[in-house]
Amino acid sequence: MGAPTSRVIAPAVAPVIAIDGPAASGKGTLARRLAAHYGLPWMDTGLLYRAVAMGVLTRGAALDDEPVAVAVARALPADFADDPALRTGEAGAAASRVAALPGVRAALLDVQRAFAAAPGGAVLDGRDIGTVICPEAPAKLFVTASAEARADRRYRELAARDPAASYDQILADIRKRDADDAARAVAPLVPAEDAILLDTTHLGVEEAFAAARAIVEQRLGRAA
Ligand SMILES: Nc1ncnc2c1ncn2[C@@H]1O[C@H](COP(=O)(O)OP(=O)(O)O)[C@@H](O)[C@H]1O
Ligand SMILES: Nc1ccn([C@@H]2O[C@H](COP(=O)(O)OP(=O)(O)O)[C@@H](O)[C@H]2O)c(=O)n1
Repeated sequence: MGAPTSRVIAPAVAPVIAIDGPAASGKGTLARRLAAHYGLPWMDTGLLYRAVAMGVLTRGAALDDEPVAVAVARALPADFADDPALRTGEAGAAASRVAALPGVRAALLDVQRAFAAAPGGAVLDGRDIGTVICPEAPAKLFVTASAEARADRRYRELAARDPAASYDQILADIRKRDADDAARAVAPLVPAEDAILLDTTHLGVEEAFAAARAIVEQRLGRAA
């Protein structure tokens, strides 16, 4: 037997790692790092909603046009995540609008559940992974940070590509999106009862990753 190239999680339960939290809290960064560390596939579910929103806008429809949004959600191309336009602040705000439509959430359910059902386990990050998509996931993290810390992180990220990026605008957008995501009737942003809260306000990326690993290993068993 060769040496393993990634850590193996004790396979008592399917090692699904569910990561939820508000905008720019560091969910994706942790999800990507955890997936690489444990050799699991990762799905950034926010990209699904971003792709639906951009598809609706491309068709010239309104973001609350549910029949169009559902049709787009059902026909996402396999390479939908490759579009760099999905990573903009506008796409995030637009995603939050289509994400409030129950038909869109229903249309995106199967692709997320199928991903989570990979026999070796999976990492998914979003808003409703621990509550709706994978309520049985053995490891659930709810990643938070202050709105100011999150705006500062997103500002640094966006300013590298867009010199016109404004911290104040990003902070306002983040606050609005948090409020809208938490207040919506369907799959609101709320920690699952059995999620462990990880506040990264005062943690760097490496510290947050170490804390997340400790939570996962407590829930799933020590990494080999
Ligand atoms: N603990 C942290 N400390 C500082 N910056 C971070 C931390 N975690 C993530 N970041 C940075 O903040 C930005 C948003 O992180 P990301 O993982 O994309 O958040 P989310 O997926 O929750 O929107 C990225 O530029 C990322 O590199
Ligand atoms: N599982 C998910 C993921 C995203 N979303 C929605 O999609 C928007 C964009 O999500 P995202 O995860 O890409 O956003 P960031 O946290 O990266 O800014 C969110 O504001 C939510 O409204 C959702 O409703 N459910």
